[in-house]
Amino acid sequence: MQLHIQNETSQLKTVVLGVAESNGNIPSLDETFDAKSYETVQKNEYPKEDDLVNEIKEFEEVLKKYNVEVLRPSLIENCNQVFSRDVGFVIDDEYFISNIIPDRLEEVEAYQTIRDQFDQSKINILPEEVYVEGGDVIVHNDYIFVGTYKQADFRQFKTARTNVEFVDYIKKKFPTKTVLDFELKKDDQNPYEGILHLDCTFNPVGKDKAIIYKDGFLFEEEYQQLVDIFGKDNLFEVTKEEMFWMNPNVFSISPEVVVSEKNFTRLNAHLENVWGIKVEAINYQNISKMGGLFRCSTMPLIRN
Ligand SMILES: NC(=[NH2+])NCCC[C@H](N)C(=O)O
Repeated sequence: MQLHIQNETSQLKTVVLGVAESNGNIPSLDETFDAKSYETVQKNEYPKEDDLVNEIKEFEEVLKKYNVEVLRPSLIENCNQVFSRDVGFVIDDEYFISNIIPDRLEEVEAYQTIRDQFDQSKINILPEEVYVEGGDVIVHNDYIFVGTYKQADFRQFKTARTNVEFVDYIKKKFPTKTVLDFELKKDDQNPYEGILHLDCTFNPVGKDKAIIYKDGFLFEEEYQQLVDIFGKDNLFEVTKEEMFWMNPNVFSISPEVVVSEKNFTRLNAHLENVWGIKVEAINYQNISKMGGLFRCSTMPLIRN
């Protein structure tokens, strides 16, 4: 298989979609590792496996309607495998196996049969001091955007997943691309205050547009860089409440088609009526209770 990803929106050909079967027991508060799941467990609202399975099935049906080839990781018993995005990622024709949070390490082996289909010389294993998850890596043609956290208390946050060592690593790997890194606010318990991954606060759509939550960025100057690149009119700014429901985390099948949540009324109306992008709106609210949404549950391998 010839991998090919140069941005977030070009016509999708092949994607890995997460699985919700055998999702494991409801975690205890201590066992959660993102703020959204923490809140879900605390409120006793952890989603039922059947609901998760049905939501992912709805997503799969939309992908198939657009003739996308959908691959699945192999099933590990009692393991949450919904969020494919973070386990590995493609930039151009190279695949990177993430150095993911230890709590999710088990998930990596479930992609072996998929990795076996790649040109093995294109698989990159990262040095052990480099931490990264795919949710923090957004490819935008000549740019690579990276979500990170560089403060001294990095190790105190389970929601700090991508370190400055990755930023340096990826700059060396792609010397002709412009790598921009963005520090994100971290909070392991309050989903209104902390941002798990860059794709929870920013996500390109169409050819030159993006959805963004300004207050997710630790430094306003870094948010401003994105405003300068995209232009104010090409950004849809979401509110804190919309960020909480994960509005930025939609998924593009092409520059013309976005998969979004039925309840994202303001966003969906803007995408369709102002930007002329077709919205495939489905139910995905149960998935959001575990800290991710559409983008997080996919790992695109080939876009035209
Ligand atoms: N790309 C993403 N935002 N992924 C969301 C992953 C959520 C998962 N509960 C975790 O903490 O790892």
